[in-house]
Amino acid sequence: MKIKNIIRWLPNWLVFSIIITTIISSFDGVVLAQVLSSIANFNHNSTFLEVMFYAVKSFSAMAIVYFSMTLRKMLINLAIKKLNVKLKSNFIYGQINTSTFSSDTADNVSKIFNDFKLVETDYFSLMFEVFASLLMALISGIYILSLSIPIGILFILFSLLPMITPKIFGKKLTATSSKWQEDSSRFLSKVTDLFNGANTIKTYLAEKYMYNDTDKYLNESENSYLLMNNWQAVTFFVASILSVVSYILPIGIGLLLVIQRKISSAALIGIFMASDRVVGPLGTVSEYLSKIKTTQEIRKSYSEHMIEFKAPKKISKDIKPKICFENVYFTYSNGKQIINNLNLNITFGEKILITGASGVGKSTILNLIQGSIKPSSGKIYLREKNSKINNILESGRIAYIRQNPNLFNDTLRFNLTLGEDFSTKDCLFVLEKVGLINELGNDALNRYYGESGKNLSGGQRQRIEIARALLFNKKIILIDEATSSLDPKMSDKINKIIQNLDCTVIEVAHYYDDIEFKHAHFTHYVLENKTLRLKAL
Ligand SMILES: Nc1ncnc2c1ncn2[C@@H]1O[C@H](COP(=O)(O)OP(=O)(O)OP(=O)(O)O)[C@@H](O)[C@H]1O
Repeated sequence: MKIKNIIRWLPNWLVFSIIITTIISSFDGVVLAQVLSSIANFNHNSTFLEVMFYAVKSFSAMAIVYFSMTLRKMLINLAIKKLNVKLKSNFIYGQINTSTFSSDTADNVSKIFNDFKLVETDYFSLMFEVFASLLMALISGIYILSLSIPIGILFILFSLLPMITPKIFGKKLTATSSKWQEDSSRFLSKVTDLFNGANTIKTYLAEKYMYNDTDKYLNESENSYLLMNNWQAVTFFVASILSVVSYILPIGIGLLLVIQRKISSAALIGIFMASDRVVGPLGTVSEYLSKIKTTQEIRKSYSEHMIEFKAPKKISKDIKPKICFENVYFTYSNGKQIINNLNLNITFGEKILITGASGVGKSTILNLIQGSIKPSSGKIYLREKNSKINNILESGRIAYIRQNPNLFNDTLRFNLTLGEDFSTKDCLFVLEKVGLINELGNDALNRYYGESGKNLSGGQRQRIEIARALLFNKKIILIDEATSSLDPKMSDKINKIIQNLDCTVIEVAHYYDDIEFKHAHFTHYVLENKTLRLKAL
């Protein structure tokens, strides 16, 4: 997430308006300095008209600056709103497209609300402020130097003086504050211990020793607090003195030049007023840049998870994809190796059963085919006539039926169609195919079955998933133990439906009936020793 990307997300008119209002707002210091320094130009010879003109001119200039500051703030609010919407929607879309189903939903949701707030306050907002501060320093600097180069430089240099205070006292302040934190947490743990052990203390009449000890910790903690506050007071005193020196000295030198008529008193006041609008904003820029840096990790991790929403392309009905594994190796980041050099072609229409011991990696193979995880090396792709599809996940060719399918809190029709335009006849046809019309009735389509389909049985939810895959005419269906919670009769029925589908089916099963799968013309592979071995049925 870089500045150029952020600007790309905003409409041109908004970026342009923010730049213009920021430029006008940056005249804040200059206008105020001009208004106050002009007072020195008045004397007993001045006329009523001149005073009126001064008042109207000053008011108008200040009003324009303040109006532009307000407008700028509102434009930035609008920009932040647009950036938030873009950032969060891209993140949500990216998560849906790239995460595996094992990803932690609660963690992702909390990211949207917490981490993104940090990106908003410590990145988006501060980027605008950095730009404004730099402009203000530049404009005020030019103004000061235009009044008098030597006095201007003198003021700018002297206003750096208070900045040395943190350099002198920084280490001392950090040390005293961490000593206080240490002592107070020791005291806190002592008190917690004391309260937890109240009964033991009373039983053994051990109050005296216990209280003495607690008192000791309390005093230590309060002494550290006192020391820290005193050092802060000393720092404040030194900073204040340096700050007085930083303007009294240049004013003194300036007054000498006024006496020698080398500079007017109005110009001196103007320089004095505007000088803090040069160094102050530069200090702010360095402070903000270090804050912005703290969001670097979050922004980097989100950039990896962000995908801009694009409407998917319609898939032609008569494609016949072939799945190709080419020298595929896969090892999880914790070192667990699942596949060691797999070469396999699955032609369109094949029905495959994969079995193997628990934890051997059957689901991992399905996830690799789906594209939700990528091989550590080698390639998995689809081949269709002369074209090769490397990004299987986004190709829309695959349906994945899981053991615990999730249903949306909407009608059965929505859960089948996911908002696509399918006819009632088509919906009822697929429901009939998976035996749900008998169980749920003809009017089931417009009914709600609760959050995640909680008012349906596990087997019914699985069959809705299968019906959806049929409705969408998916070319490859991955099934992960999906028929495991069906009774043998229903499981047999589903397998027969699957067998006659005009698509490739790859099913992973723990418990399987050899005869049933044989009848359904499945090719049986066993996953063991990190490879898929053909098993004769
Ligand atoms: N994200 C992950 N990170 C690290 N290891 C993982 C991850 N997901 C799965 N594993 C490990 O990889 C191995 C294979 O898991 P997988 O779920 O593919 O096995 P399986 O054969 O489908 O198991 P089962 O039959 O019990 O469902 C297991 O040892 C599992 O602990």
